[in-house]
Amino acid sequence: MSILDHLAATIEARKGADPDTSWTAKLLSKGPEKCAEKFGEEAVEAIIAAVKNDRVNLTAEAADVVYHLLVMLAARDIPLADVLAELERREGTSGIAEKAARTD
Ligand SMILES: N=c1c2ncn([C@@H]3O[C@H](COP(=O)(O)OP(=O)(O)OP(=O)(O)O)[C@@H](O)[C@H]3O)c2ncn1[C@@H]1O[C@H](COP(=O)(O)O)[C@@H](O)[C@H]1O
Repeated sequence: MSILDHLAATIEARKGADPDTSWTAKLLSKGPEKCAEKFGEEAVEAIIAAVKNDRVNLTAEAADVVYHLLVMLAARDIPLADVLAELERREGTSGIAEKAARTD
């Protein structure tokens, strides 16, 4: 099992856990909107680190972003497998070619 699969399974298992002992349970208990807000905050912190070219902080903030992305997905019952399947579907299609093929 990859670390991403393992983390997603841990997050799923935290649904209904004690918010006093689990950060994940605490966040999930506040609802999907709060989880989304937290993901946004962590993304901004990663952006700031990237703009500053602060490599150590960017690595740590990127890990925060990935964790909080998984919490946000769990809050809306979107399985990680669905996201990975979407990435697989896109594999090999350049963003340039995909944009050029759009009709809207
Ligand atoms: N990967 C993480 C993880 N990454 C970040 N965080 C927590 O997310 C919280 C972020 O909160 P804050 O925004 O207050 O923290 P911050 O951004 O560092 O603080 P500021 O800069 O805003 O002051 C911190 O408490 C971090 O410890 C995480 N908490 C848990 N996990 C994983 O989830 C598992 C289950 O954790 P629990 O649910 O707590 O048991 C753990 O074993 C880990 O594998």
